[in-house]
Amino acid sequence: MIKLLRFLKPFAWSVAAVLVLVLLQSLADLYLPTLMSDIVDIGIVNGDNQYVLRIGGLMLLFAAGSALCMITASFLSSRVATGLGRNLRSMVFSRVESYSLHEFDQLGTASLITRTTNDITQIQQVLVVMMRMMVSAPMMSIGGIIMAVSKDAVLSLVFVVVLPVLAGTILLIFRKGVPLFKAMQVNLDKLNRVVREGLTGIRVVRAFNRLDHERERFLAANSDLTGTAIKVNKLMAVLMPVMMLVMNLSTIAIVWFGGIRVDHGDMQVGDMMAFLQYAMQIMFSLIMISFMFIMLPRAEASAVRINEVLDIVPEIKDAEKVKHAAGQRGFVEFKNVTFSYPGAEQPAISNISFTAGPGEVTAIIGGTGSGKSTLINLIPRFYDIDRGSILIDGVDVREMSQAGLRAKIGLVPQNAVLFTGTIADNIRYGKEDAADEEVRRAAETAQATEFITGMKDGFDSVIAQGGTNVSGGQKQRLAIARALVRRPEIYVFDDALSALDYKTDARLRAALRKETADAAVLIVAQRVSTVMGADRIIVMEEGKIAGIGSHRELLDTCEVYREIVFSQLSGEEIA
Ligand SMILES: Nc1ncnc2c1ncn2[C@@H]1O[C@H](COP(=O)(O)OP(=O)(O)OP(=O)(O)O)[C@@H](O)[C@H]1O
Repeated sequence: MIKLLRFLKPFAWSVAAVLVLVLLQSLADLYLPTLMSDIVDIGIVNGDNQYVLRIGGLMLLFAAGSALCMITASFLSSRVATGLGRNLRSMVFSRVESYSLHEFDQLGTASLITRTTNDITQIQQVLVVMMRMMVSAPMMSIGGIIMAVSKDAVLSLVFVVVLPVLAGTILLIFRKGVPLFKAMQVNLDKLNRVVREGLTGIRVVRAFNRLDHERERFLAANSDLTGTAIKVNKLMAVLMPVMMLVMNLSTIAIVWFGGIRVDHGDMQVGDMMAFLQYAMQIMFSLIMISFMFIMLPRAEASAVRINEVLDIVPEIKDAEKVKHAAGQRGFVEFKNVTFSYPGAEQPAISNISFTAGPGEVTAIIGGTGSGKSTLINLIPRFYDIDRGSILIDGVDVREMSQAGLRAKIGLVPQNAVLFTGTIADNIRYGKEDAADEEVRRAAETAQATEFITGMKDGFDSVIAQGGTNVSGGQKQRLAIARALVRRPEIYVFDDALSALDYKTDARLRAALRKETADAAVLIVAQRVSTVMGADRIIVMEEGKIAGIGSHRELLDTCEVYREIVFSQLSGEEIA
């Protein structure tokens, strides 16, 4: 939590103002009982109405001042906390954006969402209370004790019994509460994960009649969270009555012993009344401290989770001195590249070497899990390789800026992801300032115009969240148009034509040839018909290159390729 407070720097003046205002409010509140005791002991006892009115007026003035300080402090503290929440959210968001895919997997999407929303709200809430209590609670309790002792030192002995009881209760609750609050955040993460999976996978859940299973998973996660929340609330339920009991018993003790002292003439009635008020102020501030202790562990648990996100230093960073490719365009070279996923025993790909140039189509084919997507994902530097080097236009990708590198690439991922917005918005995602004509041309090449114009609002038709209102093949074509519109140097299609029928696939590849005359095209595919016409085909097997060459060459030299071809094509098609 302390670590997060460094982000309060931009609000230093407001925080200082809150602390000063709370200090003034506490001083005014501490002075009020003394004024009241003066009214009783001097004004009422001597029948001096003038004095009662004068001091009464003074009391009103102090009370009004105290209220004004409180309102302003509340306003400022809320503004600071909300501002800090806003800043933290954007810091967490931009840090997560800079994560490599490995770091993303490390924390998980559900947890990252809870951390960005719920955890930061916890911090926000506790900050509002903390800013006001930090000064007022110690001030009121210590100041209250001093004032009470100054009224009657002997009667203050009551505190020797009361305060340790209160402090003990608070400590006990603190020790029991901390683990529970931590558990609650973890339970919340789990619940979010289950809800997210259940909702995003709703089609699969229904198709496999797994609604009951999902419901059970949800109920289990929900009751875990409820169970912990009930335990926490039980603890809180004990706290309040115990505090009230101690307070009421103290009031009885003060009135009892104070009455005896007044009877013996050792104390004045007004002083006893003031003493009683000070005792209340002390105990109330202790209750406030205990509330702070209750909120702190919860905020602490949240702070740890937020710091975890902020402390992860992305593995993939730009080099201090970035290099720019001079003169070349559309060259990709893999030199003895070996890469293993973090924690994996075997490399996902090893010793991969090939070169692709502008105007050439390089196809990558191979069995599932043979490393095709892994190879492709290394080009935009989603992961850093273990050995070897990947050169784009003659420069190692690790020496380029990530933004510069990715600006050269038009990626169409395996699962086409669309964003909420219109079709035109989604295509423009590839190039923000693309003119209408460019958008239309990209859609034309991607063979998407027909279905787009068939829609009610054409290019302005709205894509639902997650692209659920378009078919798989339409989604893929929009993802292709998005890559085409930026006219990159390197096109990377990761199994991106799989949802298209043979005819559309062929038409699209023919249209692509014209558009990509000065760019390198890398296509991962499962279908031989998609790769046959490529200038170069790379055959992958268990992370290694089993063969490389044209369709004809590979038919003669590569057994793995022959197997794939014979499993898919008839004799005539092969020739
Ligand atoms: N994020 C990841 N973390 C750990 N291992 C991974 C990860 N992604 C893939 N792998 C592993 O790396 C190997 C290669 O996977 P890859 O996705 O590159 O295969 P692929 O040839 O593209 O398969 P497919 O055709 O089924 O998409 C597989 O053994 C897979 O289990």
